Amino acid sequence: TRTSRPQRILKAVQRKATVGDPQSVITAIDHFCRHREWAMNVGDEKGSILDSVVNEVSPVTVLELGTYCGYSTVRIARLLPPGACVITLEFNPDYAAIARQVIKWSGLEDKVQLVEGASGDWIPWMKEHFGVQAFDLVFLDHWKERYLPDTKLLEECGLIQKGTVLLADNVICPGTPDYLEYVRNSPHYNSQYYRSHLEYTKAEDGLEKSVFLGY
Ligand SMILES: Cn1ncc2cc([C@H](O)c3cccc(CNC(=O)c4cc(-c5ccc(F)cc5)cc(O)c4O)c3)ccc21
Ligand SMILES: [Mg+2]
Repeated sequence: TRTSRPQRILKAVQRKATVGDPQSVITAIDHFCRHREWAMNVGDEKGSILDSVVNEVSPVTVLELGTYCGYSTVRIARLLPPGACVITLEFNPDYAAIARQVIKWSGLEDKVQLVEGASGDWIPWMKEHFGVQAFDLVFLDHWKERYLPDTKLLEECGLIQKGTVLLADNVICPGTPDYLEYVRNSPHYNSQYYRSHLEYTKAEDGLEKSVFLGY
């Protein structure tokens, strides 16, 4: 097909959503992905759990690993107070280009820093380049085999401190067994599973919330 799926998602946003209205952007993407074409956004059901965790943590600095089309970026950014921001890492330039336009359409560009690059390359530079001390919330939604190595890298770089919350998507489907085993068995994390469904389907999936307890 001529256009890519992310391009068709952006078109659905531009046709159905109101500029400056993040909720209409979220609704437009969910409607398109439920009724036209499935896509790997966190979706409305798991998205509501994401919302409740963001509201509970009321983070000042958020790290999102895996932007894709910016759906969860918009979900997170719309709940942030002035002065708070989400840094989101996307290595795929085509996804990044679409996400920038989705985020702009929602009017949240001032709360979002989209960085084009791979998590493993950028995490060591977060302190120096963005002046981040530590993240209050990390949303993991990139390659599932990168969840564990990137969590360890965040720890090594001192970007996770007492109280930092890790929220991981897809811990059942596609699944992140090594990550789950680590956060559930580590004495340094208090972990909790939020049972839900794979976006726009009846298949089981869920989010794992892990609070760092300090060393
Ligand atoms: C290193 N680095 N740093 C930044 C960064 C960013 C990316 C990209 O954003 C990217 C590209 C491709 C895949 C992903 C991971 N997402 C998934 O694979 C996924 C799958 C499914 C699913 C479930 C059932 C199916 F049947 C098919 C797909 C449901 C979901 O919610 C997903 O998140 C993320 C990649 C590596 C990156
Ligand atoms: Mg996901």
